Amino acid sequence: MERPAVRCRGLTKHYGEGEASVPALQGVDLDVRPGELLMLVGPSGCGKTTLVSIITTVLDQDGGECEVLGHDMRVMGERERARLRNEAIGIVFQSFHLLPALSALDNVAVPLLLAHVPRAEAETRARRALDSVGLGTRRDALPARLSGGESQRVAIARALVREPKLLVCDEPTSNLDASTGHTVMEMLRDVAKASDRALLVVTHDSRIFDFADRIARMEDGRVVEVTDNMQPGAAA
Ligand SMILES: Nc1ncnc2c1ncn2[C@@H]1O[C@H](COP(=O)(O)OP(=O)(O)OP(=O)(O)O)[C@@H](O)[C@H]1O
Repeated sequence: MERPAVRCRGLTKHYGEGEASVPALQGVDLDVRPGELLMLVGPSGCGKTTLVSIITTVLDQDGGECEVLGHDMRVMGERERARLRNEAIGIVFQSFHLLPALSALDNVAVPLLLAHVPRAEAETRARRALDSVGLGTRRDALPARLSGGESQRVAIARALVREPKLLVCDEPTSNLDASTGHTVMEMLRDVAKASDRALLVVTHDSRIFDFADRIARMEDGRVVEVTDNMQPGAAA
């Protein structure tokens, strides 16, 4: 079987020291496979953000194993982790995080410009990414002129512009109405299927559960259940 994009075994993390110590992850086992859309669900405080922060190389683990795209986090230095994060992991946030003074096209081009891709090439690739999320005609619009759904699609194009092998989305639909959320999830699902890209979506939004290939449910710092959706996207 193909190597998982993300492989966690017995992963642990606590915050604070001594009596003030809070156990956030208490032995997480989880695989995210290439080409699948895996949703991570669970009550507030169960450890979803902590887990995703370790997987996206933002936070250090305490113990256990976390392998991302074949890289063992325990043996990577800060510089290597930053490179992995920038080159191979795309991140989409609930609140879009677009730069208000830049057009949709320039927002999408930013990760390439930061990576010293020449401007002409960056614009060509940004245009292609915007086209792929159906926003080719909105490329000159400033974020203030975009709807919530359009803003999230720009944010997704920005996360995809470097063609990451792993895309992590934190509550991507919770600021969107049901039908816009559906459009965004359809797009995300297509993105996973069209490549061997792995998608990890953290969500509380039960309206979108049908888009998952598998759903991992966390409780008290552990993944307690993983369900296979027999008919992914059946509600689409
Ligand atoms: N910086 C921090 N310092 C101390 N405790 C923290 C910190 N961040 C998270 N925690 C605690 O760690 C546990 C897991 O939190 P985490 O944010 O990972 O959960 P979550 O499932 O993402 O919650 P939510 O759905 O509300 O975002 C909680 O008990 C939380 O209070």
